[in-house]
Amino acid sequence: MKITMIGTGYVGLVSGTCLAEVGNHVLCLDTDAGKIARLQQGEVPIFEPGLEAMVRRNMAAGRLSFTTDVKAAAEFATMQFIAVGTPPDEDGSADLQYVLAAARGIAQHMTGFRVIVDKSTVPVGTADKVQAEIAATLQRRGSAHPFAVVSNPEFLKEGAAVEDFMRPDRIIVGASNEQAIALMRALYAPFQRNHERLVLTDVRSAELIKYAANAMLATRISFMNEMANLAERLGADIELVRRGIGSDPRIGYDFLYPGCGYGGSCFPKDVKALIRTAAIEAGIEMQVLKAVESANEAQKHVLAGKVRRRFGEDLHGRRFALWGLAFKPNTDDMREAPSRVLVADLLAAGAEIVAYDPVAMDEARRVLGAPSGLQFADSAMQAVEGADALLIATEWKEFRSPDFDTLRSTLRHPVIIDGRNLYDPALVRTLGLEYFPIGR
Ligand SMILES: NC(=O)c1ccc[n+]([C@@H]2O[C@H](COP(=O)([O-])OP(=O)(O)OC[C@H]3O[C@@H](n4cnc5c(N)ncnc54)[C@H](O)[C@@H]3O)[C@@H](O)[C@H]2O)c1
Ligand SMILES: O=c1ccn([C@@H]2O[C@H](COP(=O)(O)OP(=O)(O)O[C@H]3O[C@H](CO)[C@@H](O)[C@H](O)[C@H]3O)[C@@H](O)[C@H]2O)c(=O)[nH]1
Repeated sequence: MKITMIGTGYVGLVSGTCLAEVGNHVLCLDTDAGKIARLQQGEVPIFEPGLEAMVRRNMAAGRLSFTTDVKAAAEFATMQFIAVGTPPDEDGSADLQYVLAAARGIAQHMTGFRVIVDKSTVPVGTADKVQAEIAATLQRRGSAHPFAVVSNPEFLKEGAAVEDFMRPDRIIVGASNEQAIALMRALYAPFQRNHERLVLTDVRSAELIKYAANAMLATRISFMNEMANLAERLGADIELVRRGIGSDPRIGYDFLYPGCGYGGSCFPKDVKALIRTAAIEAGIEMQVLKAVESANEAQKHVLAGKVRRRFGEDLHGRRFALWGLAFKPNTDDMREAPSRVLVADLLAAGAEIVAYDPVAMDEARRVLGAPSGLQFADSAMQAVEGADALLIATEWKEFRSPDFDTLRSTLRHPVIIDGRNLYDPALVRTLGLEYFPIGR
């Protein structure tokens, strides 16, 4: 099949490339000319395991190409996917300007029947807005091409995006038009050979499924973070509590890891947007989600609190090594990363920070700028040299088994403050280090 993918960010580029991988011909459109120029050279602007090789392979096979030409993209295919950003508006609701601009672009140039598939995360009712935008644009053009709008939210995780897209748990398709449903079934057939994974719903339910999934996952994390803070005060060990409750299949082990707060481009913005949609569209106060959000805001300050308890309120003259800047491992994404709050807290208290991240340092320099007091190291051990203590904000694999003897002898104080619970407290303490994890 032929597919146009509008937006070449994490979702658009991964989805477009994976759809090309199974034999489709995919044209990716983006308004960012610099990004498209790099992609046309086979250069992938984001760090995502396995993606660059797949992009190059499919470009070489002639199945994947990139353009900034809206007309060419609208003419290219019946299936028009929208995968542009839906960042928070000033009031926290999802900003739909990019989605509606993409819809307008399709409508201005479409030459026949089109299925407009929304892959961006959008509030309930957005498909109706897309429908209205296209109808109005067609009317201005004086043309009457038929079209259908489908909701097909995406559930991939950054750092595992290719794997998630190629092996989805479920494929949500919200649609009512029979021709569109048949095309969606055909398109996703290669991703569900042994199991039926396509869940067909009405459009509004599909739109809400995406927010409900992210809100549920964010709730689990805030719940565990709160439980961890309690365990710490009561002398219990949250890791044992986690295993103890995870063994109940109704709870399960996944996504129960306490830490220094959830970040990324999705949970913070989607929880906020759902709270806003509920209030504005339905007059409902989402009390649980409001608590999830405020618990997470507080959790992002937990590491700085531990630093202050150990080293005092005034951190002038102190230097801290920080391992991990990205909001999670295997990505260079710094959006809403807990490390940003930690860096701001420590710099405000007068400390110096020497940070190291295996892949996110360029992105960190871009988003953090060069505030005085923040430096970057070339390696994890270099960051530790001359530091008063080691702080950990991201659970990269390379941080999991450090040489604790070297750490103890290099740090000015043998202190590790760990926001991701990477180590066995008994072992680390036996080796002569003070260890402050989350909830144990
Ligand atoms: N990042 C994730 O892990 C993830 C996962 C599932 C769903 N989502 C959702 O998918 C959507 C996209 O997220 P993302 O992380 O890929 O965003 P992103 O910011 O990485 O990429 C969006 C891209 O769209 C482009 N764009 C904006 N307006 C355009 C237009 N009119 N025409 C063509 N291109 C345009 C931008 O230049 C950018 O390259 C969001 O709604 C997000 O919530 C994201
Ligand atoms: O047990 C856990 C699991 C995750 N996190 C944190 O939660 C955040 C989000 O992690 P993750 O969900 O792995 O990454 P995302 O790429 O943001 O993916 C989420 O957001 C995407 C965008 O909507 C969805 O598609 C995915 O299904 C959903 O998992 C990160 O800061 C993690 O450190 C925890 O603190 N504890």
